[in-house]
Amino acid sequence: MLLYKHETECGGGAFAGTYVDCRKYIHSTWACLFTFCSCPPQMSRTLEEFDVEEQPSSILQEKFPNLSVIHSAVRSLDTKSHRVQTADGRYFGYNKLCICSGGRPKLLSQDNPHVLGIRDTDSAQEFQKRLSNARRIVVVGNGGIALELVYEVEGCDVIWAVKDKSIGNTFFDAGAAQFLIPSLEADKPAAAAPCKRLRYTTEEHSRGGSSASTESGSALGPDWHQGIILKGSEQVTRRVSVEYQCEVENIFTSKDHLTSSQGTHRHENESWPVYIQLTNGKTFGCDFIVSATGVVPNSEPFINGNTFAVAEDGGLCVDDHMLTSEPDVYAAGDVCTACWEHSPLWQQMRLWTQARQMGWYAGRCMAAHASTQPIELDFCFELFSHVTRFFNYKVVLLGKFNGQGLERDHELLVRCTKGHEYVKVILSRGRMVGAVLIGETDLEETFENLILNQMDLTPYGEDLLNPNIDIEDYFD
Ligand SMILES: Cc1cc2nc3c(=O)[nH]c(=O)nc-3n(C[C@H](O)[C@H](O)[C@H](O)COP(=O)(O)OP(=O)(O)OC[C@H]3O[C@@H](n4cnc5c(N)ncnc54)[C@H](O)[C@@H]3O)c2cc1C
Ligand SMILES: NC(=O)C1=CN([C@@H]2O[C@H](COP(=O)(O)OP(=O)(O)OC[C@H]3O[C@@H](n4cnc5c(N)ncnc54)[C@H](OP(=O)(O)O)[C@@H]3O)[C@@H](O)[C@H]2O)C=CC1
Repeated sequence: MLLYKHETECGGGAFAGTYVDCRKYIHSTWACLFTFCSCPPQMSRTLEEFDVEEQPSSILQEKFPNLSVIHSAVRSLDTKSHRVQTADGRYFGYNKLCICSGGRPKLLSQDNPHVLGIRDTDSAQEFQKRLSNARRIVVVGNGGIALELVYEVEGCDVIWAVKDKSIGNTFFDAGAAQFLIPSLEADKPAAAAPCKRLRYTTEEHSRGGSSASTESGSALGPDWHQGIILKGSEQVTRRVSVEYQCEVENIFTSKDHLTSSQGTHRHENESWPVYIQLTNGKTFGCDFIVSATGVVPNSEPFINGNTFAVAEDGGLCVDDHMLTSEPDVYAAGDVCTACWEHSPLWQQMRLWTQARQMGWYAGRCMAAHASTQPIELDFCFELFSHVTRFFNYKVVLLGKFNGQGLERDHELLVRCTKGHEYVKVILSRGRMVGAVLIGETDLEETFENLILNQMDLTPYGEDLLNPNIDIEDYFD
């Protein structure tokens, strides 16, 4: 049985797959409890290209006669009696339960109407609406959403406030950031690069009051901005200025709070709906602020009244069988925190990739436990892999791509051709433990193998990234 908040074409998230149209999609492995896609051959062991097809939930139920879809949010869970209560007052008993309620934006301010987060279709539409009348916005945060927004938004000034010395700290080091920065200053290519990944479409939700409009839907995913016009009110192309190494000191809604010395921007004498004061001493007026500052797991309705082990980040702790600390309750995707001892080459990131892998593996674990079969941790948790696109470049991240958690003795090899590709390899004791591949490098499969087989690469030295050596042939 699938308990799902919104009345939409298909279910949501890690558990049920997501809203998708028919497109080629490059991602790490695809599988979920209810697979409604055809799966062509894998690009490599952990990277896969596949088609996903949107289907109404009725078709899903026809295909899986044992499945009932309930369109109502879960309000509470009683793990002792093995029952959930939904928003429409009904109770459902379970033998085994998997919580896949995702996350919500961790906003700078919960109640300031000038601070927006982007998570689902509704919030993206609200952003688009506000943007269409905006002359200047401030984007706070240095991760996935900020990277996508600052590149895509046109027709208004964008001030991008980042905590770090370089852009995109959740995905890149300073070298990769340096490679990408010129793309922010250049015009966008006239035709966007062909979209090889999925895009989300949803039907209007909420029939019959089972879900209030304030509740969030499934998280948007790759290419969510394709097909949405992200244009402000001005006749300008992209105009981004980055404020490095600063956080938000204060947000004002009235210009009266400003002292004359704080106004540093060219529109300082203008009146703006909201002002943001940064810790670097600068204050900017703007139409609204985008808080692209991460996610908080949606665990509350499930925690109340139970004794779940909850991780520091608010996620439900799961073991290597996706089991929470409550009997028969599993969790997968953004709502959970992987509390097992990780492979040295894997880390959790709240990504669609991992939500899907966890959903699929949780389903297998539930089935195995129900039939008392043993089950081993899935291979996909051996190696972190993520394929995405930033600033119109294909980006592949493998293993400890940013040297996460490594001793100081690790080495970096970098090959960079301006405007073309950026390749970084992380070696620890001569073994490859991570890589960042930006551009059409064609190296992902070879590097993935080298990371997985932990071959000693010391004899090859810097030739590993020698552009005159066909590395693929070399290690064949
Ligand atoms: C703008 C944006 C762009 C992104 N781009 C990428 C990308 O390019 N690549 C990538 O890998 N990841 C991307 N992500 C992250 C990715 O979308 C999430 O990690 C992933 O969707 C998480 O899946 P999930 O199933 O755990 O949660 P969700 O997709 O959030 O699904 C959770 C579902 O549970 C429902 N729910 C919540 N509470 C309840 C309740 N009490 N009762 C019933 N139902 C409930 C929600 O309505 C929702 O449908 C992006 C995220 C955002 C916001
Ligand atoms: N293409 C892709 O793969 C994409 C993936 N996503 C995913 O969607 C989810 C939401 O994206 P997003 O919101 O960008 O989250 P991310 O976790 O990617 O990034 C959040 C950023 O905000 C910073 N931050 C956190 N708190 C503050 C604060 N108070 N002030 C200033 N900066 C702060 C974080 O810094 P620090 O790390 O130092 O805390 C980090 O740089 C993430 O799970 C992300 O991975 C989103 C878009 C695209």
